[in-house]
Amino acid sequence: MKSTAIILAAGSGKRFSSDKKKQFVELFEKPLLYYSLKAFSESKVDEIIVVTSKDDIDFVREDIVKKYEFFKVKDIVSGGNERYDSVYSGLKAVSGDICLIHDCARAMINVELINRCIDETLKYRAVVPVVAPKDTIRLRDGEFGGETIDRSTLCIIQTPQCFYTELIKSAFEKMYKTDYKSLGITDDAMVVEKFNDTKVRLIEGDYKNIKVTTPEDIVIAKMFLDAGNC
Ligand SMILES: Nc1ccn([C@@H]2O[C@H](COP(=O)(O)OP(=O)(O)OP(=O)(O)O)[C@@H](O)[C@H]2O)c(=O)n1
Ligand SMILES: C[C@](O)(CO)[C@H](O)COP(=O)(O)O
Repeated sequence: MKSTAIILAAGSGKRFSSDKKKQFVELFEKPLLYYSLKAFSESKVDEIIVVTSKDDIDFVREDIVKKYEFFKVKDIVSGGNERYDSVYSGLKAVSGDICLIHDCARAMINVELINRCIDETLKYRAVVPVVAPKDTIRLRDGEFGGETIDRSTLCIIQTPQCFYTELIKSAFEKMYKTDYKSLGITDDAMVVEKFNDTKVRLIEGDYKNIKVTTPEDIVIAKMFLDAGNC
């Protein structure tokens, strides 16, 4: 079974609000995107597709992929306005039987989790890594707190999200034939559930696999990367 990873790096990083795009911000003199490419290159994934903004394709090719010799990268394609548009753009370039979709913002991804995602996808066809929330969580109603939710019923969703390619491709094709913009799609599991009526298997994720989203996350990312156990 051939596997293809789509690494998403076409976001605008609004919540990160830095001069440099979040995916290219440097940690230990290497861009954030480098770390996901390194982990996937060292995993059993067969090939990698990078999705980035049209204007950044040359930079990614010359200054990251060629410079660091990420030979598994088969294509660099341009993304879209929303995360799901970027995923769809990447899916068109996928040739593997299994497809892993990963946010490059999750730079602390490790090889063990990537390989386990592939193994579990062979069994369950659709897999996402999750961790349990550590805080008390409430619904809110404007400025007032509503009900506190039983956190044992909740989980925090990570990437890579992994699927049989035919499953995720056909789900996205169906989605684009609907009024998808009103659906509030924030991840790929939602797409296969809604448009292929598939149950997604939840597997154990990794608390270190955080999504660098706001500026303070970069401090945490540096600590994990420095500790060298990602
Ligand atoms: N149109 C988009 C939006 C997001 N992403 C990617 O999807 C991942 C998860 O998105 P997030 O962390 O929310 O990044 P941004 O969309 O860049 O951040 P923000 O929402 O704060 O603008 C990131 O690796 C980002 O580069 C993408 O490829 N294309
Ligand atoms: C896909 C995701 O990483 C799951 O937690 C997340 O939803 C992506 O971030 P966004 O802020 O929703 O774009």
